[in-house]
Amino acid sequence: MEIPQPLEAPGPIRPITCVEMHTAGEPTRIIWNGIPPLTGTLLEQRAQAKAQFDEFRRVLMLEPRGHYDMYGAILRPDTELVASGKAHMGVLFMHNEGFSTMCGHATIALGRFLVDVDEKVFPRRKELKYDPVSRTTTLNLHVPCGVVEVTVPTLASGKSDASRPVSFVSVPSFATGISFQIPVPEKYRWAELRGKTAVTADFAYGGAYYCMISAEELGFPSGLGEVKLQEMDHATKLLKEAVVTNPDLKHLTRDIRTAEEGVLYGIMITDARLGHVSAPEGTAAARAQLEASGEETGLYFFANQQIDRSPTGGCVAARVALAHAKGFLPAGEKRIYNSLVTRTYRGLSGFVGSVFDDAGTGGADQQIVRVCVEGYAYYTGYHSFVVEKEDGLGVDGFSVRDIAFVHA
Ligand SMILES: O=C(O)[C@H]1NCC[C@@H]1O
Repeated sequence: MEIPQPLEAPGPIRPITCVEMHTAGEPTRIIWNGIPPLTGTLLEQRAQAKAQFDEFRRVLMLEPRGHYDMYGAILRPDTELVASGKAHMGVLFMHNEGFSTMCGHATIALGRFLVDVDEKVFPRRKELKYDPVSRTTTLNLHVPCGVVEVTVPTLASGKSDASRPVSFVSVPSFATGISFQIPVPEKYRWAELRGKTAVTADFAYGGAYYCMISAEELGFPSGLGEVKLQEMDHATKLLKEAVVTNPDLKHLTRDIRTAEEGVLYGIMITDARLGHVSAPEGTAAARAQLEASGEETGLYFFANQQIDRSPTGGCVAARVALAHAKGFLPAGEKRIYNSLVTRTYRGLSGFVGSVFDDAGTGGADQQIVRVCVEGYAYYTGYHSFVVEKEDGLGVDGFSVRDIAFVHA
């Protein structure tokens, strides 16, 4: 893929060049040049980016160059696992609040992008193996939570094939709390709880920690068929507070293999009743439906109440591990996970999740699996961002939503 020359403008930053894609409606701004040098292991690079260059995240994610729900991936060609040959490329993920440990929708987009670019952007591009039987190319991506194996459908020309799904195999994924009672202290209660003092939710890891709660249990009996976005935003924000401020719930975001503490990435509202709707013939969604045994819909609020347009690939890994642990999804069976966008635009496919392999057990004999997640990503354009020296905003970005709250 040819990437045009960056826009020239003298100012406080070098031009930052990005390729833009969407995966099931969720944007990925792939930043491949112009970010200050980051050194050390991938996690050290992430810590440096957080501590020293957070304004670059704000410039690229927030207004006026981005928006509240923008998502970004910074390519990191030099990491310890790239050096040791375990991965071909590293990446850092970022959003409206900071840097995450895993992102499935961006992984799917990056799969296509990395197959399509040359060695100037992806130094190890030539090492990728093409399999002529499956007509796919595979690559290992070093993400903050580990290594994910990405399989990219590839045309005879060597470029990615947009008509077939990209898939990735997740890091080991597992449930940390099944049908768990979360007490909701008075100061965190939302109107739709209607006097309830606790809710039942599931917790699982798929490269990040997720809380899954049905729309009904959250207080919305009509489910995701009738989305009350503002009210659901408010309810999930308070539920997240109720979880993260409760020291007795720390085990729900603790690794069952290493006991390492993690953070709760977000709340997934689920609606298993909002299942199958026939997709138009010949579409990606219809092809996915031919192979899957069931379908459900979710709405994910993460980071600073950002809304995922995609079905959330990392959370699909967590949801498959959870469904498997509950005995609902046997190995080999595929399930379609929709977002509101894939549910609405029937030409778009949801993500297809299935157990890929058994990765052992942890803690009190809890099952650990790796999950295969399939989805489609498409190019939307490219950007070359500059900051002019006269610009009063400087090297920063804002969210009008946060300004409005400050002045409220
Ligand atoms: O697909 C995913 O995993 C994600 N999409 C945005 C938020 C999550 O990182």
